[in-house]
Order: sequence, then structure tokens, then C-alpha cells
Amino acid sequence: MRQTWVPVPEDSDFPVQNLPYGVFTPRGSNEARVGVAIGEFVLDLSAIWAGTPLGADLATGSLNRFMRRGPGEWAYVRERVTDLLTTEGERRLVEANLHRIDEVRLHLPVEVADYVDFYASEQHATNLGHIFRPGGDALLPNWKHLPVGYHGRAGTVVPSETGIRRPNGQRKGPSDPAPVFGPSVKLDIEAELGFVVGAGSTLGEPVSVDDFAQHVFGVVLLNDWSARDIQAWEYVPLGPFLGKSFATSISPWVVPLAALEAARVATPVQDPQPLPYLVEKEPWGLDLSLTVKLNGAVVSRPPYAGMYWSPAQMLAHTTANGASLRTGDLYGSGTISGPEAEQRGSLIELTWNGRDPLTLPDGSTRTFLQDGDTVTMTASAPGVDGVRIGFGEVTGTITS
Ligand SMILES: O=C(O)/C=C/C(=O)CC(=O)CC(=O)O
Ligand SMILES: [Ca+2]
Ligand SMILES: [Mg+2]
Repeated sequence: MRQTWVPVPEDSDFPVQNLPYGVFTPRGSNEARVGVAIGEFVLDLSAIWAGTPLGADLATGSLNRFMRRGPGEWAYVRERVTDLLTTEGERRLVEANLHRIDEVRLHLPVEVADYVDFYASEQHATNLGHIFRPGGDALLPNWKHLPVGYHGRAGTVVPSETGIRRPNGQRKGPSDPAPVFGPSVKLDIEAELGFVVGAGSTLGEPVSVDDFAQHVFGVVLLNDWSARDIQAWEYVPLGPFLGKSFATSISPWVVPLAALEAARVATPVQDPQPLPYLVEKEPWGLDLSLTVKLNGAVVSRPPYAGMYWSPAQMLAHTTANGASLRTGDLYGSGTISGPEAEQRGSLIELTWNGRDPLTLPDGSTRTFLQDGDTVTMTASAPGVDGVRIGFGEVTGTITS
């Protein structure tokens, strides 16, 4: 079992088996740089590699330049940081460059290139089908043949703790005579994982489902804020537009794929068998469990392991037509919902479109979000050596 000399609290999200990457500015500095979380500290990697080309790529305000170096370099840096933290040889250099996480500013970790959001949970797709298209088949005919997705708005991916302004938009209920314009009255959350592309690909050359780890650098928590009233009126037939483009929050720490080896599981049995370009040799389902809190109270625990489509299949599908990847591309898994009522990853499901309000511990009830509400998501996965891999958190408060 790997042991670090850095004191790591027992319940920490960031044991030495994790080593997630983030971008931070130390107290008293104006210069953002790349670091790795260990226990309650962040190690300044730009200082460890100071004076080298790699160090220059780490002394910037996003992970992009480091990620662009590719999987060989990701493995090298992870191995070297593990050595630094688990052996005494360069302890003094390391100690001089550890900062307490609660004393630094954390930033959006990635300069987001393109943003895509999928729809990979069968339970979520079934629930939304019942709610948005009552009377018809809940799953549309394509759903089990391809991972359904849409292109979102990269420029409105925001770091955790960014205040979320309630969006204005058009809405029209089924019995309203005409649409009205105004603040959304059905502001919702979506608990998702986000996959960060580190290494791009060539235009015209699809990425094989087996090459997932050659391109995807790591995983973040993602809250795809959604205005259900705007969405329900606008989305036919081209899909979500303004109902989801006003803000998407991600966590500050990117957990590298290498930290999730022990969490890999097969996806549920896929029936019908997908077309050959979507059949993966190695499983990329993930045994990961999320927790969603509303004003501090747990309202859901969505399990990732039941997601129908794996992130490797989503990536292969994204490029199946020859579309290329860029460093910084981000794609969401889609809302994660399990089979149990308390495993649903959105309020529209938890309250069944407002029919069954939630009661919070303070006695208040919620259908959708009110101004001042704070939503926080966390997650855990099994790590090697029997440790727990955490993701930090993604949080946001509705400002009005
Ligand atoms: O089924 C619909 O009409 C709508 C689906 C969604 O809102 C889900 C979405 O954005 C993708 C996801 O997060 O699963
Ligand atoms: Ca979504
Ligand atoms: Mg969004």
C-alpha cells in the first residue's frame, strides 16, 4: 500500500492514490498555476518543474497545455508526483511547495473547447420520457442504438461556487394560449460526470472505442443547470438550447483516469447489441456514487455504475463521423439516475415535475429551485489499496 508522509485525514477525498489536478492561485500571488491535491494540501507542480518546458506548461491558468502533451506525459507526471509524496528524497522541495487548499483560490481547471452533453442513463431517459412525452414510448427508438447527445455551450461552463442567475426565457404550458417571457419558474439541477479530453484527434479519423484512455484525461463533477419550462417549450425538434446554456458548473479537481482503475466495471448488458464501432473490449463503466445536497440536506444518491452507455462509447460516437477532438473538450454523461426514487439526479424526477414536493429538514418544501438555494454534489469511487477516491465538490447558489 502506498503511504505518503503528508498528513492525510482518514476521510479525505484526496489520498495519495487519487492525485487530482486543479488550477490555483496561492495567497498573495496573482499567478495561477497547476497543482495536485493531496489531503488538505495542493502541491504546486509549476514549482516542482520550474525552469523546464514542462514547468512552463504547468505555470498557466488552465490544464490545457499540460493535457496537450498526451498520455505518456500524464503517466510520467503522476508517477513522479507519487514518488515525491511517498519517498523522503526530496521532501524539503515538496514541503516548500505545499499550500493549504483552504488558503488558495481554485479556478475553472480547463479552458473548455467544445461541450457536449449525453443522455446515457436509462432510468433518467425513461423518467423524462414519461414526464415530457406522456402516452408515448418513454424511450425513443434510437436510444438503445446510440448514445443520444447534443452540443452545449462551452463558454458558460463555470467553476464551482459561481453564483447562478435564474435565466429568463420563453415558456408556454400546454393550456396557455401564448408564450410569456420571464424568469424560469422550473429551475433544476442535473447530477452528472464530466469527461475532459486531454489529447485531440485528427479531422476525418474516428477515435476507436478502445482508445478512450489515449484521449480522455480525467473526470469532473458536473451540474447541468436546466430550466425545465424553457426547455419543454423550445426543444422540439432540435433539442435543448437556452434551457440549458446559461450555466454548467464543474468541480475544480480533475480526477485522472489512472486513479479510477479500481472503479472500472462493465456497463449493464446492452440489448440489442450495439453496432461494432460501439462495442468496447475493455469495460469503461465506473462504480461511482454521487451525493446531491440541497441547502445541506441529502436529496439524492445517484449511482453511476448503472449508466447504459460508457464514456468510451460516447467518445467513439462523437467522432464516428470523423469529427475531431480538441484539448479541453468536455462531455457530460447525462443526468445520473438509478432505479430507486432516492437515486434520481434531477428535481424534475425527484418531485415528478412538481407533483410530489420534497420536504427539507427545515420544514420547507421544494418542487424546483428557489432563489438562495445551494446545490452541492460530491462523489466517491473505490481506489487501489482499498482507499476511497473523492472528487471534491461542485456547488452553486441561485442568486435570483
Ligand atoms: O427527454 C427529454 O426531452 C429531455 C432530456 C433532458 O433534459 C436530459 C438532458 O439534458 C441530458 C441529460 O442530462 O441526461
Ligand atoms: Ca444534462
Ligand atoms: Mg448546461
